Amino acid sequence: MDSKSVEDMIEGLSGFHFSGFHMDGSKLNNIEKPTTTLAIENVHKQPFIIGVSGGAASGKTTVCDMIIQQLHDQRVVLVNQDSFYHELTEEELATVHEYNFDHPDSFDTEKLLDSMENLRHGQAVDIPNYDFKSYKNSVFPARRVNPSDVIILEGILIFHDPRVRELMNMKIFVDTDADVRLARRIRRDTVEKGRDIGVVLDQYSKFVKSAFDDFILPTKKYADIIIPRGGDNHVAIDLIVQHIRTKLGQHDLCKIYPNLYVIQSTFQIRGMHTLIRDSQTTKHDFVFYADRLIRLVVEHGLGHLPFTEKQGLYILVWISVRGYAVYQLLEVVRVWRMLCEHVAKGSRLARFLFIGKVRTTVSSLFMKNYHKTSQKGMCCYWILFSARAIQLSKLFHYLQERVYRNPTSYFSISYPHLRVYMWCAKASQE
Ligand SMILES: Nc1ncnc2c1ncn2[C@@H]1O[C@H](COP(=O)(O)OP(=O)(O)O)[C@@H](O)[C@H]1O
Ligand SMILES: O=c1ccn([C@@H]2O[C@H](COP(=O)(O)O)[C@@H](O)[C@H]2O)c(=O)[nH]1
Repeated sequence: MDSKSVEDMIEGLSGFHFSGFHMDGSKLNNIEKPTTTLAIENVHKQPFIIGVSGGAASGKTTVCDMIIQQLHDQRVVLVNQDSFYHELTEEELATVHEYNFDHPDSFDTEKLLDSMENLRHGQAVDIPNYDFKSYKNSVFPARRVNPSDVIILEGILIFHDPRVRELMNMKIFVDTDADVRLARRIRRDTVEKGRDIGVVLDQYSKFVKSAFDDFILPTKKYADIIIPRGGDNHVAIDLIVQHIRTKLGQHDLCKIYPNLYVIQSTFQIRGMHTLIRDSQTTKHDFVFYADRLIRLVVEHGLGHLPFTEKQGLYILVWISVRGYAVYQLLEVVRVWRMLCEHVAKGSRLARFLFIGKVRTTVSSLFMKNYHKTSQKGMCCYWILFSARAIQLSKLFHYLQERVYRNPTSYFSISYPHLRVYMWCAKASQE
């Protein structure tokens, strides 16, 4: 349905003038409507890039492995910042114990950026294989990394350079206590890397500890998610994986249709989808859950209608109605139409500005003492009027007397530019 027909429909129902409900028809008509196959061919799939940072031996690699394991049905690649250590010169090699491997300058960030940009644009890259024993990245052959749906970039300082941060869709910081990190580091460096414990402790006190305080910890503020206890935190990892899956699901469609908004999938939504697909579901439950799903779509859509900010005094009339989605809309239009005809009639500026539906949770917050909005089929709408258009006493009188026969209550809140009148009333249909 185009913008014109929406306006026509409501104008037809009301016979009144709309000032707020204006969709720009020309804009809508100009929106490209790509044919699906063509669009899919032309759209370059941008990978979902996740950054995983945290102190050395905090459990970054462990967390990445767990995410990759759970995303086994997706194409995921792991890129380690370690691979981009500068190769040590002969001079540096001679005094390797004085080399600070925890300073941002020890990494070839330009090369890392270059590789990430290529991957982002769908090109395979060769990632160096840094050797911790020889301190060189030319001993082992480079690793070929193909473009993927998800790229995980892991390392102690990957949040340090803003250009690298900007590449990321999600930033995770693994937060593990310093003593745990040190204990793990000692075990790893002595057992796996064959280093002397004295050298490990010396490196820790000389460089690792201060670099963590000076360079790594300050980047924690950039993280979207902070995971305490690293790989032991299964709840955090499950939530991260769930979020990545949601984002991956939205990726393709949103790129094909730039004006497409995908409602976030929740347990509740998935549950309702399951119920309406189940052949055992009763007719009554099918209608009930289908209706709830339709409402969520309508509600979400209303939130995306274009609007213009206005200064002035406004009145928000809050109405709760019961019945199926289409009935509710008709009922609200009926109330609004009556208000326009009987209350605002004769006013030069009689203007209905906007109409919207309120989330049941929000409604019940406002109305918990007045009305049980959680009742089956019950939901709330609001109508915004310009205050100049309406005589308040007339409005209340009319609401009380005519619109609903048995109003339960109302109350008002005043803001400088907005006067809110919450109206709770039972509408008829069962
Ligand atoms: N939750 C954990 N419990 C016990 N040991 C762990 C845990 N997470 C990691 N480790 C161990 O600690 C060391 C460092 O972990 P790793 O994930 O490689 O950290 P990072 O990538 O941050 O250096 C490894 O030897 C690993 O096996
Ligand atoms: O040649 C090297 C290069 C690096 N290190 C240390 O490694 C950690 C970072 O690696 P994680 O896997 O994130 O723990 C860093 O603290 C460096 O000091 C090294 O010892 N030798």
